[in-house]
Amino acid sequence: MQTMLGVIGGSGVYRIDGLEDAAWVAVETPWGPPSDQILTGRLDGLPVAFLPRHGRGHVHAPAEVPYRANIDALKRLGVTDVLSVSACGSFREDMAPGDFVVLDQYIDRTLGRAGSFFGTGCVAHVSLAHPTCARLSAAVAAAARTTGVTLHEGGTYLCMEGPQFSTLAESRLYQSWGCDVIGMTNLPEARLAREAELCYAAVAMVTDYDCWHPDHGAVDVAAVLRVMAGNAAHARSAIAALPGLLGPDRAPCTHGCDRALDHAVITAPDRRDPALVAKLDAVAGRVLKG
Ligand SMILES: CSC[C@H]1O[C@H](OP(=O)(O)O)[C@H](O)[C@@H]1O
Ligand SMILES: Nc1ncnc2[nH]cnc12
Repeated sequence: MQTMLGVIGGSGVYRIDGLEDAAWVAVETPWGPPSDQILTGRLDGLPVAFLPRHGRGHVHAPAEVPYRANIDALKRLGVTDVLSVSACGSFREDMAPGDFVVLDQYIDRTLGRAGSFFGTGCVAHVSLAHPTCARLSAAVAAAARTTGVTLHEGGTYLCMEGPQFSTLAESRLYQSWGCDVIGMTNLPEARLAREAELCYAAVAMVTDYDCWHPDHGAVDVAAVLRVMAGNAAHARSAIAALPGLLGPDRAPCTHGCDRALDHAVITAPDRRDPALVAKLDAVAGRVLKG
């Protein structure tokens, strides 16, 4: 199998540079249209697909990002490995604005987002104990290190509903829970990537101290975008370093992401809803076909 890298760019990251044969392509999915067209091309010889999470011009709010369509579209294009790039607030003094955090855990505080491809007529339960891919995360950390940024390997991301930022009481509560950073987008993606048997790694770029820090004002969009303007170049260099670290040949994932559905689907074959099974062609065709 060949490696194909998918990159989901968050706030402040609406394009990547240096793709050979670059073309924006429209992808249709059974879950509706993705956030935008997808920029395809090659980076260092490796096929790459880039999707701006909020769309170019930042048109989708975090709760309304079409997460299922986005993950389905990347899978449909042949993506094997997904790197998510996001802005985040920090709950830790030592995770300062400008730092990169390679995430490894999440806590969910979203409300009723579509967080699964499965449902009535085809029920599945994948493991989310380790929601990011350790193999891809190690490569991403190595790529980020080449840029010279301060890098933290491992971090827990509180995924809040938004779109308003947190109250001071919420910020202090999440800090007391041991969360490291906060954002509004990553967890639906991690859940869906696992269901779609895609490796998923996430770099959260610290833009602010949310609102808990006595020496810093409460976060606002201007502060996030100001820090991201400095960070985005580092993010692009890290992405550029990744193809060389991943290599073209995709061995089975040592973390098992590409086999996540092996023992997950519980609905008896003769009780499955053919319409839902048809929608799952790209995501779960490997285990549902035949
Ligand atoms: C622009 S500030 C809030 C916004 O930024 C983060 O976006 P992303 O995760 O896509 O980088 C945060 O999650 C909010 O959506
Ligand atoms: N403090 C914060 N809370 C939620 N999302 C963010 N994105 C960037 N900073 C954030």
